Amino acid sequence: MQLHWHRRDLRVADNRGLATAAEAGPVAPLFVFDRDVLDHAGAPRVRYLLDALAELREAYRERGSDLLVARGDPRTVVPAVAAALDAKRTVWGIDYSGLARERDADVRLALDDAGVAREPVHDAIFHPPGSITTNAGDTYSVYTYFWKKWRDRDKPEPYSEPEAGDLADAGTLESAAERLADGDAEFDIAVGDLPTVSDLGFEEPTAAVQSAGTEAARERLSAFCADAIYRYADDRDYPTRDATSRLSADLKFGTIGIREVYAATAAAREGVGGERDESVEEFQSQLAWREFYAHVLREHPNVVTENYKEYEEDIAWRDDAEELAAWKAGETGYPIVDAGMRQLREEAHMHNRVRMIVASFLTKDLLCDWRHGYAHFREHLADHDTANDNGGWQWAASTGTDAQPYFRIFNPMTQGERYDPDGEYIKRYVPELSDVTANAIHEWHELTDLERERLAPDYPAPVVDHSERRERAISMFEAARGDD
Ligand SMILES: Cc1cc2nc3c(=O)[nH]c(=O)nc-3n(C[C@H](O)[C@H](O)[C@H](O)COP(=O)(O)OP(=O)(O)OC[C@H]3O[C@@H](n4cnc5c(N)ncnc54)[C@H](O)[C@@H]3O)c2cc1C
Repeated sequence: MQLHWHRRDLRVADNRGLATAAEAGPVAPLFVFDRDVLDHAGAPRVRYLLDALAELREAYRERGSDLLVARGDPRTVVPAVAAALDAKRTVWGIDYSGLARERDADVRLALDDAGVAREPVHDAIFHPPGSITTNAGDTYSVYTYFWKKWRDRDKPEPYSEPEAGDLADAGTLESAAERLADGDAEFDIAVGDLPTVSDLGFEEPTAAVQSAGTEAARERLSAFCADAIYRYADDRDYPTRDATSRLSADLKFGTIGIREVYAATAAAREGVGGERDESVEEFQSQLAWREFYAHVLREHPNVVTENYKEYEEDIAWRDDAEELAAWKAGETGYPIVDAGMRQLREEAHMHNRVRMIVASFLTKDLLCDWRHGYAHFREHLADHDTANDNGGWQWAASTGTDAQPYFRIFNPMTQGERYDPDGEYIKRYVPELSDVTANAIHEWHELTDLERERLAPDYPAPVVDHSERRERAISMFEAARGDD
């Protein structure tokens, strides 16, 4: 018997860990609700997770097996389940965050003590940390060089799905769970028994979280590869053009494998040339960003709480509580910022260009520490991923790898005008502005109070003056750099 511990690989297809375990099968699949992980989660992610697990359980049931579901500390659960099943080996896909690595190191020791072999495998990304480095062997801090190496490396094909004969039958799992439950195990375990959102201590999210699981991810992938992938390079920055894949939560939870995604993009590239070919490559380069940030996080786990980039002095963030609250509520009086923050609240998602705008606004206009923004995104995004979220925030805050230079500050009004010229995205999420012309929306900061009151009495005036804050932001960074 082999034990496969599912973590961020909630699928049976193109799952390297599962395929590795199946080579010596039969495989018993396990998922553990770990309180330490849940303590860092938000309701939208819990919703997505439970839906993805329900689909995973179904995939096993269709194959005559099931999913073992435990609630407890994996350091105790994993060795105990391995022992109850008399498993010879436990396999899992590696997670690169510091928290997961500490936990996994303990699990490895506990399995060693129990005499169970273990095999962590690189599954979530193509090229694991340490495999793409500078010529001196260091982790890249500049993306372009990383990308060129990433692009030119061979990409393995998807792994095949386990069949019924590769899996432990449901009865075997049932007896192991009963033995554990009858003993004095310090955790709960049952076959296929998934908790509800409230069982896990969360309220049902108010956001409409997108459908979870492999089937939904595959639908998104095939729809994207049939059309939008060919206009991705031109349209990806425009939030109303529906030109991105929406695969981020699927990739975060691993309901679809990276090899399967890449193979679909490679197929879309076949036989096309020119701009269509370049557009597909532009999309592939976003997949490489994801791996770039995984490398950064693996090498520098402290970026979760610390600036990647060192400044001479601490950055004197302003951190005004009222302004932060206005940003979170989508009530800053900067329409594109407010639309983004409300999209987040309503859909547990935000378009990438708008993420960049709201993150720049928080750090450079409100002069708030990026950690406040990161914490808010972590709670509200369905796709929150430590490496990508942190990478995005530190990029916007000019504290990260390959970050936006501190003096290049987005103007939220011109960003809105350029990427949402008709105000369509803004009006979708800020109904107070639905009767206001696009011109007036993009000039909201220049209107008089009287004009604003007449056009949209329920929408706020700008909380800060962008030009004044821009100067303050530059001075704040220059002081941190120790410039005269
Ligand atoms: C402040 C900020 C916070 C962010 N937080 C997250 C996060 O928590 N989780 C997350 O997955 N992405 C995050 N991103 C990156 C990006 O915004 C999202 O990946 C993207 O909007 C997801 O939509 P999509 O799947 O349609 O993207 P697509 O454009 O279709 O991209 C395909 C995939 O590539 C990856 N990707 C795309 N852009 C980036 C990027 N800049 N960095 C790393 N990977 C990328 C994602 O896995 C994405 O699903 C953040 C960006 C910023 C500026």
